[in-house]
Amino acid sequence: MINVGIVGATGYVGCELLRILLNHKKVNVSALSSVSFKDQKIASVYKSFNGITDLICENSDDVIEKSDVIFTALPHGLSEDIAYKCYKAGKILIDMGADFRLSDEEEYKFWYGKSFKHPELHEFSCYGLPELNREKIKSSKIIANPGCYPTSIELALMPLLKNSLIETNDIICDSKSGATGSGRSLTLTSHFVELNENFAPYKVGAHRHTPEIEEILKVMSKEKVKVTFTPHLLPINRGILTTIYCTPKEEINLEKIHELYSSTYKNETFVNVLDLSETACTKNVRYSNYCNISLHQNFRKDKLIIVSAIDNMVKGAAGQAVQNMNLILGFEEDEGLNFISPSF
Ligand SMILES: NC(=O)C1=CN([C@@H]2O[C@H](COP(=O)(O)OP(=O)(O)OC[C@H]3O[C@@H](n4cnc5c(N)ncnc54)[C@H](OP(=O)(O)O)[C@@H]3O)[C@@H](O)[C@H]2O)C=CC1
Ligand SMILES: CC(=O)N[C@@H](CCC(=O)OP(=O)(O)O)C(=O)O
Repeated sequence: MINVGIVGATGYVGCELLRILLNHKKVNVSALSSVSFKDQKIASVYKSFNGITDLICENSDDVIEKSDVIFTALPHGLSEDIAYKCYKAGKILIDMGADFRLSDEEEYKFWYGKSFKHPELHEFSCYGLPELNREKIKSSKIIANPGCYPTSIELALMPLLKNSLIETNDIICDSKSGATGSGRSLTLTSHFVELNENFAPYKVGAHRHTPEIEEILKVMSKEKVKVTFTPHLLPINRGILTTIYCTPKEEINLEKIHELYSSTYKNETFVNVLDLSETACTKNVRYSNYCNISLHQNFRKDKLIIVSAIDNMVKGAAGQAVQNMNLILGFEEDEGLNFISPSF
């Protein structure tokens, strides 16, 4: 049995990872860590684990020592030192934050205000989007799990960009997220009275997921890609819905585009290309690792409109991380991830 541990188990992503990993048949959750809740049972932090696990929050070094695979679910900038210790000990590190997502240190400094602490580790870390990097992930020891918004955008655009079918200088990505996306810490914007019955964009024109999205879209298209990305906060717990507007290089035949998406994703367990009569929505992917994609065009037939939906906590975070772990360990890719979204 492979031992796995979570550093930062008391946050929303850590908690969701624990929920998934406790149901995984081929791994044993060996240790969890927290600073604020050290020495306390995780079941006293999240009561849903009562009667299911007696695991106690330890420190991060305990997690590294007791685990073969370590997940870091920490604020940005705290995972590199842990990655270094894991690397030295020959262990696998899957980081849920942004520490290893950008390859360009100048971009990282600009958006995250920090330099790389261990630049040598960045040389061989791998961006963990299985549908793009499956083979590289299998042989990697440091995984940068993608951001939630980037996952919804990258999967929605991959078939078009890989086949050079759209203009790449002005792609508009309009995303909406549930409130778990901002983590467990209390903030004014996640306060019930501020969030409930409200809907608003934030960080308009300058969200730090923009460089991650542009870097990965460039890998897909092999040319510079410019996106205008605007996130919005929805008064729901889970889910991301992204609507993308792009300009085809040639006249569109939506049926042909649908065939392209269907063939690109035909062997992908976790990407569903919906029929042309359907529209993706958050409800049908909640609690699941699926990304649903629907394809549309405007009435003038000069714009393509792609809609994608994921659960930010699952395909946008913990589920994708477990998918990456499964690939590295040679398990079935969907092991422990066969959740069907509740219909109501
Ligand atoms: N929420 C989401 O939808 C997604 C989040 N992510 C990323 O995953 C990571 C975790 O996010 P999320 O769970 O939402 O965040 P939370 O704020 O809910 O949790 C943060 C975790 O980090 C720990 N922590 C905070 N400060 C420190 C510190 N100085 N030293 C050690 N541990 C610390 C907290 O533990 P404690 O206070 O108990 O010590 C807690 O376990 C972030 O990088 C986030 O950007 C990625 C994709 C989606
Ligand atoms: C609703 C909300 O606040 N969402 C978060 C994104 C959460 C996330 O994915 O964090 P990463 O940066 O690790 O990817 C935000 O906009 O910063």
